[in-house]
Amino acid sequence: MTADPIRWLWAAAAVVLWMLIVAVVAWRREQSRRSAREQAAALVPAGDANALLVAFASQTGQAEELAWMTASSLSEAGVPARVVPLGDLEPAQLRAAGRVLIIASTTGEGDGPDAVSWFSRQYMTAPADLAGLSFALLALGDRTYADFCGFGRALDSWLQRSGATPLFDRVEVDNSDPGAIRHWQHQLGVVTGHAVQADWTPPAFDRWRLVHRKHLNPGSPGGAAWLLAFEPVGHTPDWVAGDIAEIGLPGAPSSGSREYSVASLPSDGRVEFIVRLMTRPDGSPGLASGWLTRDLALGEPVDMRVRTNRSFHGPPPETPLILVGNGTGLAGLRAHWRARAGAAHGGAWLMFGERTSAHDAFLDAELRTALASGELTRLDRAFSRDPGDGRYVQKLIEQNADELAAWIDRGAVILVCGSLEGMSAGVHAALEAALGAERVLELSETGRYRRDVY
Ligand SMILES: Cc1cc2nc3c(=O)[nH]c(=O)nc-3n(C[C@H](O)[C@H](O)[C@H](O)COP(=O)(O)O)c2cc1C
Repeated sequence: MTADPIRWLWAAAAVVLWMLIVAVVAWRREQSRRSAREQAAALVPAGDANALLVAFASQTGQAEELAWMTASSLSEAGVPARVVPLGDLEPAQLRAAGRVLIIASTTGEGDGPDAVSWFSRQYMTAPADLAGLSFALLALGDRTYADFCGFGRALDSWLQRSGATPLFDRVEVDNSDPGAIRHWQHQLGVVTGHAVQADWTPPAFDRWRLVHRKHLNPGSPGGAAWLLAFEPVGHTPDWVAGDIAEIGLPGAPSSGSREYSVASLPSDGRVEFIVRLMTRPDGSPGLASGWLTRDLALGEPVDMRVRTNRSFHGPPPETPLILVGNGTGLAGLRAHWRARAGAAHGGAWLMFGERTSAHDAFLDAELRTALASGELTRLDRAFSRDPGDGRYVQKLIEQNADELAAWIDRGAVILVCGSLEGMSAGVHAALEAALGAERVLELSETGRYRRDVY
């Protein structure tokens, strides 16, 4: 035999092997999709119109897979859900559902998947009537494309222009980023009131140890809030203001993790965040907050990682920055003003709300120092339970509407951090009153109004 037939044989074998690998990968993917589908189908009575609607728009199957995973973990958490292709729905059906979770990918050059092309052309060219609909949106994309999450963003804008209200800010997933997907699970847990525990993408944790814990509000009428600091053990992590710490709960890996906004910078050499001790209806402490604020001893190791949270990163220092928050939300804002220390910057205005000035002026000395040094250029605080004050943080926006509009005209970016219930809707309404709903929508679309609310 000459060398040529042997080479041909090798080549043919390689092609067969490659085809086998492709077939196995496709088969395994279909299997996992099918098992998620079967799992959900087993949990959701077919056609249950009261079940929470999960709609997807998918080109190559990832959005669909995540829709089934979303539905099955909601069902496991006691919230029945049904999965429907977005392209099979009409606006009237969306409105009738009252609440919808949408998982949508982008394909082509910022386009929607083929299965929604009719939906886009038929309905999305003008606002529909979606008043009363609340929605959550998980947008899949890839930052290597020029129009990142183009379809998800267009869908978000159309839903809001049609009068629908977001349950929380759009979660954007860059190239299947597990951190962003876990953030989606976390937010679902917040809005449904049921922890969405199923571990779709377990994080790879690093080792840290608790080095400091300070009670921020002794005597407060509200729950005790603590500032915690952790030092890395044997690694040098990097992050930027706006990023999130995920901390593994003690016990088996299945016990889950919690997310906290990082309040410090890598130059501090430690991750700091603020935790409020939660109390369950029977008076016992919350699982994670009880452990972090009471049981975890100084020096003890924990599993933690810092993950990027692009949707809450800040603008360059020359851009004026308006920071708005309440309670433990101060943590998510703190790294942003501290990142401006020692630099000439475009201004940083903090508006913060809590209960009483006597007990809840979180980090009071530090805020005064930041103001004196120019890290912060303006500080306004509202204390809702102080006699003679009684304001929530959104009142500060209302009372300073003209100045706020002037900052926005100078190109300011607004970052809001704190509670989803109450604060975030109140701040949103106050911004709309001060700037106009269209302007607020435009700020949100152009990344100049960002929220990290929980
Ligand atoms: C041909 C093609 C074009 C894409 N175009 C974009 C794009 O313009 N913007 C973007 O953010 N992602 C783009 N993506 C990335 C997809 O949105 C991403 O891979 C997503 O996870 C796919 O989800 P799906 O399987 O549900 O369609 C593109 C992917 C492919 C294969």
